[in-house]
Amino acid sequence: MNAVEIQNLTQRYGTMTVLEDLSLTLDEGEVLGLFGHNGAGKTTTMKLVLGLLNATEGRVRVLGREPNDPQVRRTLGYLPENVTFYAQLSGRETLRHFARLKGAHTSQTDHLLEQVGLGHAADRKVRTYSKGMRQRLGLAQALLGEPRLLLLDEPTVGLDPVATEDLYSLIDGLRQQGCSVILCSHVLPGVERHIDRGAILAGGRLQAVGTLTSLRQEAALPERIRVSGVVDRESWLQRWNAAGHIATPLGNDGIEVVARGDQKLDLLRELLAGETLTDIEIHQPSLTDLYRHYMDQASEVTA
Ligand SMILES: Nc1ncnc2c1ncn2[C@@H]1O[C@H](COP(=O)(O)OP(=O)(O)OP(=O)(O)O)[C@@H](O)[C@H]1O
Repeated sequence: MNAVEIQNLTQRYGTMTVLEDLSLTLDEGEVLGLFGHNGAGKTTTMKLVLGLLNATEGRVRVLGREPNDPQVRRTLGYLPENVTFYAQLSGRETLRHFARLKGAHTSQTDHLLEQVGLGHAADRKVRTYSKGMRQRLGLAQALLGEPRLLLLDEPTVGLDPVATEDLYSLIDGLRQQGCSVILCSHVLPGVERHIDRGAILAGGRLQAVGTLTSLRQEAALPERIRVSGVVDRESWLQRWNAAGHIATPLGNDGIEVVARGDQKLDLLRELLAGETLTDIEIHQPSLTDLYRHYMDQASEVTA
């Protein structure tokens, strides 16, 4: 069974179409990164999956049922983009309050506070929490009731680098336990290793969806080869630029050359045959490069 199944979904606010013919599935135990510009429709998609909005057209199924089915709701965890709490309650009181609302065991709360790194501040009032601490509390709230589907809207906002890594490790652990996750984020560097697939939305339309490998294949962006220890650098630069490659000097004795399509191995063979290099690095297109590519493609279509 799919954790989420979205079929031909269109969402309008009045006359404005904010999602158009969106189809997307999420397997059980899969982590999907949902990326897109401001206003692309990410939060709207999450709200439709959560049953907080009714689709104008199309169908959403969550764990085989309607999103607003009470049985489904109990198995969902949601971290909203702007998380707010009662400032006068402590972290522990806040979490117990949400546990009661969700019908989850209040005995879970101390463990969850420890898990998100708030054990030491459990009895402090939320008004004394930093932004990152509130975000962690929001995460603990989303994890109440051991959800089978977790929707995280900008979960790394306000988190320091260590807390961000902790969050990603937590997501890895949840995935291993079979929890499905949709993770919306504008912070692309670092997230790649923790998602199974990425979906890129622009202007309410799905531009691309797939594993990083399949997105790289589809986008066919060039790779960059960086080498050091090149003795005869000038002649390589001249030869390659004359042959139509983009080659530039790097540091004291290095070159960066852009390899398109199947040129990579030929360029490397050529170099290794003619030089005793001290280092080679190959840079594949990052998620940020792919995101930029699909955004450019979307703006060309709408221009
Ligand atoms: N209640 C609403 N009424 C009217 N328009 C809305 C409403 N909620 C969202 N929109 C519009 O729908 C579009 C998509 O909004 P959404 O919040 O889904 O985008 P997003 O991708 O999550 O953006 P961001 O990255 O800025 O959070 C935007 O143009 C937004 O202005």
